[in-house]
Amino acid sequence: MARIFKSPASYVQGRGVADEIGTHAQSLGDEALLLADDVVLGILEDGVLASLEAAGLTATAVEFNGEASEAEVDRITELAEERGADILIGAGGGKALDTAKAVRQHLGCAMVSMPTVASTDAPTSALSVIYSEAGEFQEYWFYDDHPDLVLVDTDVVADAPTRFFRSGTADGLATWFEADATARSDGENVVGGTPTRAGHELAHLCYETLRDHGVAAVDAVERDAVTESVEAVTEANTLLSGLGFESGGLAAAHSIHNGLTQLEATHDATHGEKVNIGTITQLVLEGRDDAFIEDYVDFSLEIGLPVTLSDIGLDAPADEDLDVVAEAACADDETIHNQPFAVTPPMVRDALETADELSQRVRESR
Ligand SMILES: NC(=O)c1ccc[n+]([C@@H]2O[C@H](COP(=O)([O-])OP(=O)(O)OC[C@H]3O[C@@H](n4cnc5c(N)ncnc54)[C@H](O)[C@@H]3O)[C@@H](O)[C@H]2O)c1
Ligand SMILES: [Zn+2]
Repeated sequence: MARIFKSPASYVQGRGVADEIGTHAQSLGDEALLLADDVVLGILEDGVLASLEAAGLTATAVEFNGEASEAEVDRITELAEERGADILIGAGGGKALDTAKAVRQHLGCAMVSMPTVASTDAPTSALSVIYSEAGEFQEYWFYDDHPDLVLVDTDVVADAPTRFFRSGTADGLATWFEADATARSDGENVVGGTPTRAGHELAHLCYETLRDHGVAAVDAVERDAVTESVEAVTEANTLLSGLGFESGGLAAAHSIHNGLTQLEATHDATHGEKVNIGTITQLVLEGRDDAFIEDYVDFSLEIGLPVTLSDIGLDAPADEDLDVVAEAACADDETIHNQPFAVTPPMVRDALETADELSQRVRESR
């Protein structure tokens, strides 16, 4: 299998860049459509439309209904066709961006991805996670094309609730362990090849950046402040984690996340929060030494991330519930099979139980 690395064409990050979008998107088309929910439109609609118009583009907005569902994709596609849009700008969290990517695929036009929270590594990827209108995970849709431009305004990211920023850090921390497992097993990455050195090293840089800057960056975002650490972590959560997971590969942590979504009780936990339980469980599965896992749990607690099952809504889960998670995590098409050893549902269930007990002990000993 060939080594493959893919990425968006350009990435722009900094304070106030939302209001400079016209400069960066000018060459992409003439008729821009901004897709965002009511909260996000309230934050940036005026500035973004004014900047696009100042750059000579026609620009309008449409309100996103909040779910990345097929019905919502069809509704926006129809509307975008009526308006003759040739640049689709998705702004918001992972769901708004995933919807914009799907609409763009139907239209075959240019796309700008504008995350307004550093909550996931969705902004740079060429895939959407599609849900039912009721919010249940349905499937992944993969595309040939990445966003043409990813634009992140760090003022906006720092103003958003800190929980999003913490969650993105968890999504980013997982990236290295999963990319490394994929490399060790000579497994397949998310763009249909084996990992390049670039994909692997970007995942590693993501981890190092989050370990070096994560705690002070969260401190800053608690006060809505933008510091160099906030810039570093925003880039890690968004660009490094995005390129690292797609071109480096996913493994157990995200499969365990997908398994956890099977249980209704976890639905209030964010993507990144569930991923963190997946990461600790992956470390247990891999048989990492005690000090290593304890250090990871300790760092998670410093950032303010969940480490136990009850932290993500699973108080004393029944054995059958953990079996459901473990079975789903080990489905044939899951990335858990990128681990460099065969993984079975009983192994995942026992690792989940152990990770929970270990994390409780670390928390109590602090
Ligand atoms: N496609 C991919 O590669 C990929 C990767 C990771 C996660 N995902 C998907 O991303 C989704 C999760 O994304 P999420 O955690 O960002 O949540 P989300 O998209 O479900 O919600 C984000 C929320 O934040 C609000 N918001 C956005 N910007 C804000 C701001 N500046 N201030 C205040 N509120 C703001 C929005 O109104 C919305 O309610 C899941 O569907 C997951 O499957 C996709
Ligand atoms: Zn993720």
